[in-house]
Amino acid sequence: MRMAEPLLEIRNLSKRFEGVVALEDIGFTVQKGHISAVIGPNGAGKTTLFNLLTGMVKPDQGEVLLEGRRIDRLPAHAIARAGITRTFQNIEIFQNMTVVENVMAGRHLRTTSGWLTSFFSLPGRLRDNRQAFHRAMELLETFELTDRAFQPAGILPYGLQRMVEIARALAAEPKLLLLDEPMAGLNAGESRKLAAFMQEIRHTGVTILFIEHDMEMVMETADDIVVLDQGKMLAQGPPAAVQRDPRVIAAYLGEEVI
Ligand SMILES: Nc1ncnc2c1ncn2[C@@H]1O[C@H](COP(=O)(O)OP(=O)(O)OP(=O)(O)O)[C@@H](O)[C@H]1O
Repeated sequence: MRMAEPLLEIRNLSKRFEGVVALEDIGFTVQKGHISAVIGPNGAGKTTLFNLLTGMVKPDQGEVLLEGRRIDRLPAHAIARAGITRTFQNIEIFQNMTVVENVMAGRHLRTTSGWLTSFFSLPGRLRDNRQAFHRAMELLETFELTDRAFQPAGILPYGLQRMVEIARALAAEPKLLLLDEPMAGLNAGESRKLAAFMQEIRHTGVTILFIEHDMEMVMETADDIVVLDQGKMLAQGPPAAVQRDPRVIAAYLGEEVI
C-alpha cells in the first residue's frame, strides 16, 4: 500500500529575534488532505511558524519543503504562488471594498496576465477579471455570503468578515491554507459553522493547518495536532494521543481538557 504523502515537511527550523528563541529545531510533516492544528501557550512560537512558512520572516536554520520542493528561501509572493496562503490573527480585509472585490483580490496571484500583458492586452485582463469574479462568487456561495457580495466588507459582522478573509485566501487556489486562530472572536454557532466549512474546504483538496486556542474545536476538527511550547516541539499526533501525552499535560493542557 502507498504511504500517505506529506504535503509539507519542516526540518530543523529555528528562529531567534535578538536573543529571544522563538523557534528551536522544529520538525514535523503535514499530510495531504489533513486538517492539522498547531497549539501551544502564548509565546510558544505559533505565529512565528506561520510567518516562516509564508516567507514573511526568514529562518536562521532549517528547511521547509512543499511537495518535496524547498521553499524556505523564496520571497513571500513566490511562496503564495507555490501554494501556501493564510489568514491573520487580526482580520485583514479591505474594509471599503465590496465583499466580492476582497475575494477577487486574493485571486490575482493566479491570474495569467503579468503587468506587461495587462498593459498591452486589455482582453487578457478582462478575461482574468471575469474568471476571478466567477471564482469569487463560487467561494462566496460556499461560505453562504452570496447575498453580501456587493456590500462593503467593513459593514459585515466580525464573524462574516472572518469568512471573507478565508474566502480571499482560498481564491489564490492554495494547496495549503494557514488559518491563524480562525475561531477567535466567533460565537459558538459561528465556530461550529466554520468547522463545517473547514471540512468542506478539505474535501475540495485543500490541506489546512490552523492555530487555535479553543481546545474543544481543535479536538473536534483536527486529524492531527502539533504542540509547541517555548519554541520547542513537544508532540505531534492524533488528538486522542496528544491529549494523553504526559509532556503535553504538564506543559499546557492541564485540567483544561483532561
Ligand atoms: N518580530 C519579533 N521581534 C522580536 N521578538 C519576536 C518577534 N516575533 C515574535 N517574537 C517573540 O518570539 C516568541 C514567539 O512569539 P509568537 O508570536 O510566535 O508566539 P505565539 O505562540 O504565536 O503566541 P500567541 O499565542 O500569544 O499569539 C515570543 O517570545 C515573542 O515575543
